[in-house]
Amino acid sequence: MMRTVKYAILGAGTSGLTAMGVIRKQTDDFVIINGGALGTTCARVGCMPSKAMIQSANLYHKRHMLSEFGLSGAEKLDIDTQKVLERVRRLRDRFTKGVQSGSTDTLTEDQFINGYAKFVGPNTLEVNGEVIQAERVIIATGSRPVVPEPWKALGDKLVTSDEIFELTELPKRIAVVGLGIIGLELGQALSRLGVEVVGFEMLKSVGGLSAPVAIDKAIELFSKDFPIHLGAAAQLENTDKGVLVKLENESFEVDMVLASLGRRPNIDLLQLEKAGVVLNERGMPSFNINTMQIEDKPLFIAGDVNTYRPILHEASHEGKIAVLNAISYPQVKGYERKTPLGIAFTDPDIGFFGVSYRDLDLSSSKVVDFNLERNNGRAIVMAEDYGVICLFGDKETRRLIGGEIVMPHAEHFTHLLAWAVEQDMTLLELIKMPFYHPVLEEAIQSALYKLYIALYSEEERGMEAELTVIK
Ligand SMILES: Cc1cc2nc3c(=O)[nH]c(=O)nc-3n(C[C@H](O)[C@H](O)[C@H](O)COP(=O)(O)OP(=O)(O)OC[C@H]3O[C@@H](n4cnc5c(N)ncnc54)[C@H](O)[C@@H]3O)c2cc1C
Ligand SMILES: NC(=O)c1ccc[n+]([C@@H]2O[C@H](COP(=O)([O-])OP(=O)(O)OC[C@H]3O[C@@H](n4cnc5c(N)ncnc54)[C@H](O)[C@@H]3O)[C@@H](O)[C@H]2O)c1
Repeated sequence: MMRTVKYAILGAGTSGLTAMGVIRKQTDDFVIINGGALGTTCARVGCMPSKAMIQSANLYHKRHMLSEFGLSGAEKLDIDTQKVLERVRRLRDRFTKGVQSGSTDTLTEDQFINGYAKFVGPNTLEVNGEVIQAERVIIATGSRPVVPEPWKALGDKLVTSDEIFELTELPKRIAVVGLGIIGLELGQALSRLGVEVVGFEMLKSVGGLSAPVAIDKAIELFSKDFPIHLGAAAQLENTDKGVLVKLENESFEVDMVLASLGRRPNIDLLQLEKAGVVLNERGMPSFNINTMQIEDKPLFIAGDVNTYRPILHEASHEGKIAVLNAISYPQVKGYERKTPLGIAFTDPDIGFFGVSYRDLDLSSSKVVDFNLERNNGRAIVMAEDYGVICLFGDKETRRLIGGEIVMPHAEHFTHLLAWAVEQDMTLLELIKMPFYHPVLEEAIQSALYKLYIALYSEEERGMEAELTVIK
């Protein structure tokens, strides 16, 4: 028996649910198909449990600075990591229930199918043996952690972000292999929760940073939490006692490995070629980042599965673009993308906005950096005067175009700066903004001022230029 629907959404994660929320206001003629657990990657095994773990870890870590403030007794503070992990799961359950109760829980049996969908022909899907003919399909199947095949033999001595929040007890020693955002966030949190952590990253950078000054500062600061080995891919060997992590000339014995090597899109099992789609050598279809449309087909691809910007607010934004175009198909509109914005919830935070250093055209841009050490009154008072702000400006337009920041509370400043880029603000406009005293924003002000000096000639600057005359 074949079912026919107008819309099929593959994946009930952030992107798919965003799309479904729009479709169901218009019609009942849709189906959403989700393989695996419900509740979204973000709430279940991603953003939210990781932030809950980080919160406990950082609170406990603060004990090391209390004596600086005249507070004694911190050495008596203890941590019950089992309770920490219970709280992580309690919050996770709360968030996933919240997601489900407003979405998949409210669907009829016809509208929701639990299973992994694949294409068996153009506009034709198969799930759990059922064939569904769908006029328009939104692919929002997310991504999964990369685990090299041989590493799977390590069994429960190897975890990814999918399993780590399920642990009821933390290991004594853990190797974190891959120090992108996940490895850095979780490696630091585990270390602060009392686990002996050793980190490995095959690049000469961490946390996805590309500005040399920011990379150096990040390595300097994060190495205070745990040893970091850069520049070589780690190899693993199963032993009776645990796992041996091997570099060329060194090896490290640990009880467990956190594989944070990146995520691969859940596209390989979809058999997209059967829908008539041409796949490139990486198995990816060609799609338009402003319409989310695959080729000129009634197929739209949104969220982590397209690998373009694998973060939550972009998954949601792409879900909106995809659904509007799925509805209006064959007419589709191109929608503006947001200014890039990324944050790693480490201590200090890492923030990215606008163009990254690796994509910067150095011949048409100016790059400045501002070091936080002893340079911002409020940061000194808070004993948080560490980090660096790297800003990039366009020589011709004198606009702020991007930056990479490593500093406490950068999650907030990165937003402000991303908004300034989104508004096409020039450095002159930016330095005219009000800045309170004493606040950490004054460090941003200092960095902006440096970029202003770099972009404007001496004749163009001066007190009068920095004020606005009433017309
Ligand atoms: C540890 C971690 C921390 C993170 N922290 C942050 C953060 O702090 N901030 C941030 O912005 N982002 C963060 N992210 C990224 C964020 O979680 C993702 O960008 C976002 O969840 C992607 O949403 P999505 O809808 O694309 O995919 P998902 O939410 O993964 O949804 C995809 C769904 O499709 C299902 N599926 C897969 N294949 C099929 C199929 N064939 N048929 C049907 N269904 C299928 C999957 O099982 C899943 O349920 C984090 C990710 C991780 C792993
Ligand atoms: N705060 C946030 O917004 C947040 C937090 C976590 C995850 N995420 C999202 O999840 C995505 C995936 O994160 P991720 O950290 O897993 O991926 P990633 O691609 O950012 O980092 C993986 C790192 O592993 C390294 N690596 C790969 N193989 C290795 C090996 N054998 N030995 C040593 N190093 C190796 C890579 O060089 C890379 O730096 C991110 O791109 C991000 O979009 C976001």
